[in-house]
Amino acid sequence: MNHAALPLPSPVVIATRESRLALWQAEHVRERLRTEAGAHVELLGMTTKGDQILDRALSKVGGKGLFVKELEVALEHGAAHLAVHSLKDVPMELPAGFALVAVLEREDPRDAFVSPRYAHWTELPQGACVGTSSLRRVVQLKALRPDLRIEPLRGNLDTRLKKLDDGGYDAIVLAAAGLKRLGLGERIRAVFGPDEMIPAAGQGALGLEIRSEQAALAEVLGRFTHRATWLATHAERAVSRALGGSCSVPLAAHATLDGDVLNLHAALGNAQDPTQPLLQARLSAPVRDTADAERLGTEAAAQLRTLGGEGYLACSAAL
Ligand SMILES: NCc1[nH]cc(CCC(=O)O)c1CC(=O)O
Repeated sequence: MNHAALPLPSPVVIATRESRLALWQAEHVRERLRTEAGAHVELLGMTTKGDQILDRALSKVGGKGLFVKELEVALEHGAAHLAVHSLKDVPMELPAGFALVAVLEREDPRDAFVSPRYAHWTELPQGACVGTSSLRRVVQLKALRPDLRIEPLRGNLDTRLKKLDDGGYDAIVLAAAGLKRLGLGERIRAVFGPDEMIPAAGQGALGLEIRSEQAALAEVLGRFTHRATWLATHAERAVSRALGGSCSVPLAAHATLDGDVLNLHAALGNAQDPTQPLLQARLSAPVRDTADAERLGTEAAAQLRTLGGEGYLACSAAL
């Protein structure tokens, strides 16, 4: 039965990337729409530029938005009604006419250490090779273990794990959320603590994007929002937005809601020189709504700038 005041499209078409993780996420939303809104849902699988360009770091080819653009085109043309994204990959500013209408409950937001041979990053031998293409992970790994050799690693989760298993790296760093969703949690040897590697804004959360005029869909999907995750991720994304957030800035932002109080931890590294100290800001404030959460994020960004982030950002822009 459909509980919405306005009729939903039938079928509701979800545009999704075709990686196993993207399909898992789209299926998850399909199931919720089916059981909680009585909707008939179909998936439209698509390949994005982000999936095709595997030989270069995303920071060098236009950023994470490459994972969402094709899906937005499908929404624009009416080929699909809804796009399910890893919130981490969603640009801070959506194009006019698009809206982020829901953020679902976050999976484990932490980064995971994955290695066939070593149980923990402290056990890696001097100069060991660790795979990651994320500037955020590079600067934080360098802070933990300046001796490590960090090599680029792109591709979907299965591709990255295969490159590790083929012996290309001693260890790799992946989001725990993706591994857990795909039932690969046993590959996690250790998780990085909140002060060892601060997660990316939105890591572990799913964001649902639609065309703004789809009122019935906005109403139904809005009910899937997990309030604590919504507030936390809006604070995190505000940090990124205020710093001109893109892949070319090694930026971490993680927030948790404790009762009414949002605790936010943000860090900015220097992309040009990963040996420069990480700048960090920690802020807490009671929050009631999205605007409160975003204000906290904007304030954290201002603190990072004052701490010297202006110079770090100038370096990144020259990359
Ligand atoms: N940038 C790719 C990406 N986007 C979302 C996830 C993991 C799942 C999530 O954060 O929700 C990953 C893989 C990774 O970082 O290891």
